[in-house]
Amino acid sequence: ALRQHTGWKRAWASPEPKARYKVIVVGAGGHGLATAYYLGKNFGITDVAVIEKGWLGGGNTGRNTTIIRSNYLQDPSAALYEKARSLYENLSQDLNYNIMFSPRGLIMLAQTEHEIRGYKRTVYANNLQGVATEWLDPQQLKAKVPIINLDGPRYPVLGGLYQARGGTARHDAVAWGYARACSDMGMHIIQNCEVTGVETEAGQVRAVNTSKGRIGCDKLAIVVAGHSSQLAEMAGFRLPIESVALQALVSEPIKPCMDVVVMANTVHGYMSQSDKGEMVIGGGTDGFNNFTQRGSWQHVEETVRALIETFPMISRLKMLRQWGGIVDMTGDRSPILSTTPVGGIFVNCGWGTGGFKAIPGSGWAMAELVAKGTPGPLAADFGLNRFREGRFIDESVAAGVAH
Ligand SMILES: Cc1cc2nc3c(=O)[nH]c(=O)nc-3n(C[C@H](O)[C@H](O)[C@H](O)COP(=O)(O)OP(=O)(O)OC[C@H]3O[C@@H](n4cnc5c(N)ncnc54)[C@H](O)[C@@H]3O)c2cc1C
Ligand SMILES: CSCC(=O)[O-]
Repeated sequence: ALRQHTGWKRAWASPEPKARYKVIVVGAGGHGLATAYYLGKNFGITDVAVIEKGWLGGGNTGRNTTIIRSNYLQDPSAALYEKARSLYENLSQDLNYNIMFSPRGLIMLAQTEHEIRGYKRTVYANNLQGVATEWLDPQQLKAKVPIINLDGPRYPVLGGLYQARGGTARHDAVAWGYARACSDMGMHIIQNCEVTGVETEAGQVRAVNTSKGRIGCDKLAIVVAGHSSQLAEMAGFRLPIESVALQALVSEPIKPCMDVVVMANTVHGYMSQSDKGEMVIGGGTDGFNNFTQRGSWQHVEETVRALIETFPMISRLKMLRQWGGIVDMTGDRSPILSTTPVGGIFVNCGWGTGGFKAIPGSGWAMAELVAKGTPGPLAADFGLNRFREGRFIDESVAAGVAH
């Protein structure tokens, strides 16, 4: 009655699966949903199912600290992350869904002489790549972050790498916006449907087996982040990925005190303030492989201890909650957008601790790879074969805190 009276409709349909689709995307996180969206928008491919074992956005996409930036070092990275950041600028209009993109500015603190050299190098590289970043001296930095303590006894603030158009977005809304747009194109988003096996024949994908039965497909995109190794194993190949927990926490909400994002990579902590007033704090990954999605007490201590010298005000805050997500780490801290040893199977993973910022660019590039069967310029350098050929795209510095 409400729907008839108000014209109100569900944000996205929740159909039972058909017998087969042209393309199946496994994983309804941001990357999977964006891949489906740009398959429809850029290539007119809408006979697509996005299969999700839990609820859409319930993985890392709904668990991250929402930092968006493109201040990476290598040319292929800068191209991909800046494509993503530029798509974020108008994504609310594109999806007709307010994803609350907030280009509030992002600073990576230099707290050692090495970081001064490293970040200035990044600024020079970014300026050659068309990515707008700049170096701030301590006084310029203090003007943007009044609560910061520049004179910490162990790690004084010596300056910072600043990206004015870096910032944050509402992570749930990114997933919801893409999901609604996919559903409006007639795609099927099938939640609570776990992929339990992959059928191949003569080296070509044929179907996936799921908790809702067998579903046939011509092409299969594996986009499951921390679970990528398991899906690959179902299809008969391996990935150079390690899955570890990355944790974060938020404080009790307080009055506005910080309107930029600050990352302190030497001490392994980063912080921003959410629109609700919480201080959103993240740190390094667990030092061992695991698939937990919970927070652990020692990380709260390690991360807050790391930040407290630079932000003394957090010593008086209470923690509201903490959580974790399972991130998929590659050896060079760069993603994998690639064909695989099985015909018709493609993989998009390895975003590790920094894939939220890449979602629109990743979906754009992955849709081109799946539609054409070969990578376009954005994905060309991120194939699986780079590990065999030793063509690493080392972003261990740009990846941020201990990751
Ligand atoms: C605590 C934390 C903080 C972070 N902070 C940032 C940040 O500030 N900025 C940034 O850029 N990045 C950040 N990241 C990283 C970012 O969240 C991820 O890289 C990104 O969200 C990955 O998106 P995805 O769509 O690939 O994966 P996910 O969102 O995890 O989606 C994968 C989906 O696949 C589903 N799936 C898995 N196995 C199966 C199966 N067998 N069958 C069906 N479905 C399956 C899962 O349920 C999941 O929903 C952070 C991550 C964490 C955990
Ligand atoms: C989790 S670190 C956030 C980032 O990569 O900007």
